[in-house]
Amino acid sequence: MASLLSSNSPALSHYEINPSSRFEATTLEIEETCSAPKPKGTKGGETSGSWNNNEREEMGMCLTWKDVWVTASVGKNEMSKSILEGLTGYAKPGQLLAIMGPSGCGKSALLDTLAGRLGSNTRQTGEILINGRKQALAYGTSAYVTQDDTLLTTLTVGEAVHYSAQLQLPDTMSKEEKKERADFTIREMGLQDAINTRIGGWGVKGISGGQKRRVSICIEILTRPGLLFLDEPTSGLDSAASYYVMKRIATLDKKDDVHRTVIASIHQPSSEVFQLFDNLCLLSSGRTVYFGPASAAKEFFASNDFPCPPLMNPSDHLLKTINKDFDQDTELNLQGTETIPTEEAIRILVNSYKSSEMNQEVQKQVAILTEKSTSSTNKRRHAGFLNQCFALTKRSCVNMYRDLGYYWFRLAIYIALAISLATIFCDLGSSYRSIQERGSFLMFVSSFMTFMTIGGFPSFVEDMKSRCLNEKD
Ligand SMILES: Nc1ncnc2c1ncn2[C@@H]1O[C@H](COP(=O)(O)OP(=O)(O)OP(=O)(O)O)[C@@H](O)[C@H]1O
Repeated sequence: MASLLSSNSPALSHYEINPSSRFEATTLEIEETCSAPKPKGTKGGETSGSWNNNEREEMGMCLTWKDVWVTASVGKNEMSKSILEGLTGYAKPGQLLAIMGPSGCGKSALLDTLAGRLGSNTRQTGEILINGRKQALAYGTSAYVTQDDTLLTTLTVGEAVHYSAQLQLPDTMSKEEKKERADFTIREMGLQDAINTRIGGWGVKGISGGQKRRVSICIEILTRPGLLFLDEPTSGLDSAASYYVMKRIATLDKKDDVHRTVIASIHQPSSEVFQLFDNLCLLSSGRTVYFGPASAAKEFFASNDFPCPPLMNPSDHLLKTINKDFDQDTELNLQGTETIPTEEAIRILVNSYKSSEMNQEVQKQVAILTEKSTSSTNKRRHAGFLNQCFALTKRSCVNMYRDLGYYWFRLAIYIALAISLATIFCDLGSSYRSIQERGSFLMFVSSFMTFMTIGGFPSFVEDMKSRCLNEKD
């Protein structure tokens, strides 16, 4: 993987920005941000809520991608399906890049590509650089919040985050510091009122879907990764919660004097959430419709005769303009009178972006940033083997103890079985025949106990699922 970094706003003559001055400013900014950013001020006491020196050094990850194509083999004949088509862009430290587009346009695929998590049936070409280098994302330097929440349903919010802190944070941090970091992160995500509520799942009502989303985010930001990928972080959240969660994500780094790069795919941001985005990557069928400052997207559409109606949420307008899934029902208003099919609107916008100065500026930025390679990202330490074993065993015991089916139901079965066997095999005597009966008894008990261990399988699968997701990160 590689990274790239650029200014937040490519020059655009039709946005009345002076290309040369903007470009100069950007070049200077690159030098500042591509190297490890210096904290503006040092905070006393490296507590759980703030950053330690190692973490600060690793902050400032610039991610760049150039001409990225992704295809997948599908069906029995392994037909090649194009998912991403020649995407170029960048994400820079201290900024939030939003990836938007209609459902199925390739938002998750782009995130997976950038995070190096593409499936085995896919083929990727193009260049992805981190801080100007082709390098793998080291442990702890990046985090990925997936669309699905993989959480242990029996744990409370506090326990889930605390166990995760014990597993992920290095042994150099004391238990208290880890706990403090976990509590701080829980408060950051506004979950303090739900800290003692069970997560819940099938059959057991626990926290809401939106709260689960926030717990997943909490767990991923515990290590303070320099690069944060979020796939639909606001799904299931109401508009106010979406705003607060996104605001906290967008301002996490600003609060702590560190520069975190955040890339989030998002479906339907409110106008307030939209204003939090620094840059916007708008996709349609795997092609770039727009890449640039979020604040200039509306003007880009207006300059192509797709003006946003007054009082309409800009993100709604952008998505409505390029959503062709319901093309037979929807037609776009062109200059108030004519209508054109959405496919044609997308073609106009894609071509307009390709030939725009904005696109040229993005290409230039990528070229400049690619040249400026800085130190490779260092792997962070997680908890040691023994501490991990201890935390996992404790967590597993809590999980089993609280799982009615896993622990208590099986205990009841064992007691009932013991009583039945005791009545059947009592007074065996000491004859030759009793030896055989004792053998049958032992065989029955051992095979029954072995068979019953299958009850632990669902819990094992749950653990494995979350482990696999973390390892992909
Ligand atoms: N590994 C894969 N194999 C085959 N097809 C894939 C693979 N990954 C993605 N696709 C296809 O690529 C397209 C884009 O998928 P992706 O999940 O990126 O969409 P999305 O924009 O994130 O959608 P949504 O917003 O609904 O989550 C879809 O048609 C999907 O079926």
